[in-house]
Amino acid sequence: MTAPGLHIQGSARIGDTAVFGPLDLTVAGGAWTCLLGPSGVGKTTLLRLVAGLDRVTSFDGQITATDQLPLAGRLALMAQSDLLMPWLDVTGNTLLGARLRGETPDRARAAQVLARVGLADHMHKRPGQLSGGQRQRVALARTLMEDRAIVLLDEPFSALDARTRSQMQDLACELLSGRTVLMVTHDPAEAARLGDTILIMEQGGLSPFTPPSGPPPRAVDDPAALHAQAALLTRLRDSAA
Ligand SMILES: Nc1ncnc2c1ncn2[C@@H]1O[C@H](COP(=O)(O)OP(=O)(O)OP(=O)(O)O)[C@@H](O)[C@H]1O
Repeated sequence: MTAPGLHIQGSARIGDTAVFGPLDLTVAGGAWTCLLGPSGVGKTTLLRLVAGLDRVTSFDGQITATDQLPLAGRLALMAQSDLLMPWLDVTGNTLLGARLRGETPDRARAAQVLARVGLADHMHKRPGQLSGGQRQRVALARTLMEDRAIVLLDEPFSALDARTRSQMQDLACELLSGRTVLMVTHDPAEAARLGDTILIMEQGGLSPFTPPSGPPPRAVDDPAALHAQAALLTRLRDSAA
């Protein structure tokens, strides 16, 4: 199965205020697209619009899959906040999607995924008993459990320590292989490791940044990725000047 890509074309407003102007974005199927840009430029809004979850923003345009089939049921969104249910334990939160859809929860797979994100010893804890980084890994596990062709990730590794972050990047690459991933990140190193495509979103629109050669995930000490990381940070600093 090759996951479909996305085509997003249009502009967004909240009331009379533009969130982002006309943009035209094609997200390649079966690959990672990393989206960076300054705070408030509309990255989260874009992901929420693609997921069909934004009830505040008016979107004038079209969001379609490249195979022309409906997006509904083929998307998973990992939001910027973990959105964990405080009354459910880690396993319950990981299985929330299946539960809401009335499906039989796959507890064995949840246990496997939770082990892969390093939470095997925390499966019966409630969110209030977890650190911020542990909570974020529960949200990651819940997203991975959804097993969708198109995965939207909004700063999915932002709360993790450097070591865990690199491990989770590797894991997400492995488990989402062949999926279409659109990830918002503020971390140039992350984009340089993971992006097949790297885009910078600014008030003026989207601009491409050439990713390092070689397939993701690139090694943390990959010279091309380190060079791209530095060039990307420089580009972001220059654009904010
Ligand atoms: N519910 C809302 N009501 C009014 N304005 C909103 C609402 N949600 C977001 N905005 C505004 O929309 C704009 C885009 O917000 P968004 O969260 O998409 O930005 P972002 O690029 O993801 O920022 P960050 O990198 O800080 O997460 C911001 O100016 C924000 O203030």
